[in-house]
Amino acid sequence: MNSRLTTLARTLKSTSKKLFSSSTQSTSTTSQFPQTLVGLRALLAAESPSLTDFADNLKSNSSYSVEVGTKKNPLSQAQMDEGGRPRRREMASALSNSFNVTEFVVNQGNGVKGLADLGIEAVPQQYIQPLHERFDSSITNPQHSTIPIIDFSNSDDPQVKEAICEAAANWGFFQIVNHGIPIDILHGLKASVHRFFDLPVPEKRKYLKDSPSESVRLATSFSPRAEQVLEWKDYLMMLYVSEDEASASWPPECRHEAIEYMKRAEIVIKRLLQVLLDKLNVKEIDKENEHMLMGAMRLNFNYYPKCPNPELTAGVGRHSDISTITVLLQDDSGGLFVHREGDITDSWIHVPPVNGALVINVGDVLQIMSNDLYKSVEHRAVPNRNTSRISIPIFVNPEPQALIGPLPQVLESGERPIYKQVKYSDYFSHFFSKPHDGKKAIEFAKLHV
Ligand SMILES: O=C(O)CCC(=O)C(=O)O
Ligand SMILES: [Fe+2]
Repeated sequence: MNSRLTTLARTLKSTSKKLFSSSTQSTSTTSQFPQTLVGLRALLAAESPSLTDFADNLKSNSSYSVEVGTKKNPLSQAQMDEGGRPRRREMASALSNSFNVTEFVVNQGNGVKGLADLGIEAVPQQYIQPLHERFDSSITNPQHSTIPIIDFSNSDDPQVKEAICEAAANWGFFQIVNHGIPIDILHGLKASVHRFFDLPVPEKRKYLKDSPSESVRLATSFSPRAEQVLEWKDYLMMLYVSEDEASASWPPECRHEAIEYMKRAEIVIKRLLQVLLDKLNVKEIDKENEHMLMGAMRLNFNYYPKCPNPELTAGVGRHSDISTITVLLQDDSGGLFVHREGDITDSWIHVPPVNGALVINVGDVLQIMSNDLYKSVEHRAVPNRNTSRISIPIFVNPEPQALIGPLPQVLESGERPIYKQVKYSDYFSHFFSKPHDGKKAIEFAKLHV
């Protein structure tokens, strides 16, 4: 039996166990579970008729007697092929109409990858964005404009420094090449992301809610409890406290590669912050500033499975990051778009994958500290129909207790502050308590005069 069938059979078995072990469920729950079984049975039927016997056995051995649960097959003749098996389209809709997607994806830890691995041909309704949130590919890259690409090899050169500050102020996004992190390290890291997500679900499940370490967590979408519509993304979040802590707690499939990368990236991050802060009259980054700028770094592995309806879904919805800066490594599939305000209309600019490059973007914290000189800009990720995509952001965040607000050096010329001082952990909690919504989060720190 191939591994996909094994996964299907396991899913069916665990769903069935839930269904048949409970005799006290409410009517609405009980009528949902048998349909789940029907959806899974439909998938199995196309894969292997013999496995459907297994499904039927489970049903007939139960004392379950709600009408929908005892139906032999809910599909009409027209929905079947010559062999009496459900057509692929009907399987997808059986799945999307009845399957308890949130339970399967979020609570059981199968992730959206688990859903995509079932071979669905249409996204379930939980992933369908309202019209105004769907990505309109007709408004991308007007005049073929693209974000700046900066050679970082000579970052002491005043012209390079100026180009960095200019990009952070005007675009909020740029790419750097020749940053000093060897390409082998980048390739090794990307391979380790696939190694992690390709693990069997029971292995990955260790890092769900009861993760052995507070600093490692596997999750899906953005903030599923706060969201009406789920995002087509799974992610592993790893807090970088120290090399020792990471060595003890990060998953063995990617630990070595991730730590090597973080050590090298830290050098690039410090240099970038020095350049950006110099322009704000902060000539030296002391210990206190370091806590405020980069006291808590988070490395995420984002995994976007291939998606049957990318035009209906969001990999990551419109948002700005709440970091100081973000350093992102993407694979070569493409799918990251940056918002660009135009004189007449706004547009979305694609960030093309450039071999060996790192994408840098300004987060809300740097916008606040610079009192709006630098801009955190909305961006979004669109999943791909034909291939999965990974991206690896480092969110360079202040430490949770840090107070963030416009820097004194920025205000010393008499400039009026646009933001108040807020505790970073409050800002963070506020951001995660709502679905992604463009640049709304920054309002939390705005002074309303
Ligand atoms: O995957 C990407 O390219 C962007 C991801 C992103 O914006 C994020 O994780 O905040
Ligand atoms: Fe982001």
